[in-house]
Amino acid sequence: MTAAGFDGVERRGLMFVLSSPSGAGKTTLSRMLLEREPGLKMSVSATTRAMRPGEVEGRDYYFVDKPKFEQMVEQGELLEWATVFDNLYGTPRAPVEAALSAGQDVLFDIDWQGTQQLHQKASIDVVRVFILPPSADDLEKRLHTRAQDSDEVIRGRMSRATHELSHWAEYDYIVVNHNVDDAFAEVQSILKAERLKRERRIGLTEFVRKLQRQLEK
Ligand SMILES: Nc1nc2c(ncn2[C@@H]2O[C@H](COP(=O)(O)OP(=O)(O)O)[C@@H](O)[C@H]2O)c(=O)[nH]1
Ligand SMILES: Nc1ncnc2c1ncn2[C@@H]1O[C@H](COP(=O)(O)OP(=O)(O)O)[C@@H](O)[C@H]1O
Repeated sequence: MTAAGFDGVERRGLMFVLSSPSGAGKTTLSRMLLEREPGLKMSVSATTRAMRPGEVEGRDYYFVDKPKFEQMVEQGELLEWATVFDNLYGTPRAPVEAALSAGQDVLFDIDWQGTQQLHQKASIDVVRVFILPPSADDLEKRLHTRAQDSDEVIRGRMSRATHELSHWAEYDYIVVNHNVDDAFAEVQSILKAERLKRERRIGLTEFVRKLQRQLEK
C-alpha cells in the first residue's frame, strides 16, 4: 500500500470518503477531484437501485439485482454495504485493495453507515469529509435541478436528509457547498494536507536519514 509523493517520499495510500445528504454535491465534487487529482481512483459501488438517465454501468455504479447483491455479500466480495432509500449499496473489495496496493488513493461516495464500517476496518487510512448544503431550500432546489428523480423520490430524499445530517459529527472535515468552486478548493486542500501527514509517509525516516548524512559531510 505505498505511493511515491511528488517529492519522492514513499507513503501509504489513503481512503478519501465524501458523504452528504442526497443533492448536496458529492457527485459533482467527486468528478472534479477525479479530473484534477492524478493518483486518485473512484471506488465504483454496486447497487440495486434503478439506473438514472445519463448514468453509465461501471462508471457510476454496477447495477445489479437483489439476488446478485446478496450473493456478493455472502461471498465476502463487499468491503462494506448498507441499505439506503430501500435499496442496497456496497463497495466491491477487490478494486479497492488493488488500487491501494498499486499506490493509488481511493475516493468513496458512500453514506454514514458505510463510512463507519470502513473506519472500523482501516481507521488510520480513512479520511472522512461531510458536505453540507447551504440551506434546506438550496438542497431541494438542487434535487429538482438535477431533474433525475420524481417528486415522490425527492420528498423521500429530503426527509432522509435530516437523518443523514445527524451523523455530521462522525466526520473529520465539514465543507459547506455554497459555491462549487470554493467547495472544491476546500476538498482539494483536505486531500493535499492529508497526503502530507507524517504517519502516512513511511519513506520519511529514510529520507531524513539521508539528509542527515548529507549534512554531516
Ligand atoms: N454504504 C454505502 N453507501 C453508498 C454506496 N454507494 C452509494 N452510497 C450512498 O447511497 C446514497 C444514495 O446514492 P444515490 O442513489 O446515488 O443518490 P445521491 O445521494 O443522489 O448520490 C448516497 O448517500 C451515497 O453516498 C456504497 O457502496 N455503500
Ligand atoms: N454549489 C452548488 N451550487 C448549485 N448547484 C450545485 C452545487 N453543487 C452541486 N450542484 C448541483 O446540485 C445537483 C445535485 O448535486 P450532486 O453532485 O448530484 O449531489 P449528490 O451526489 O450529493 O446527490 C446537481 O444538479 C449539481 O449540478
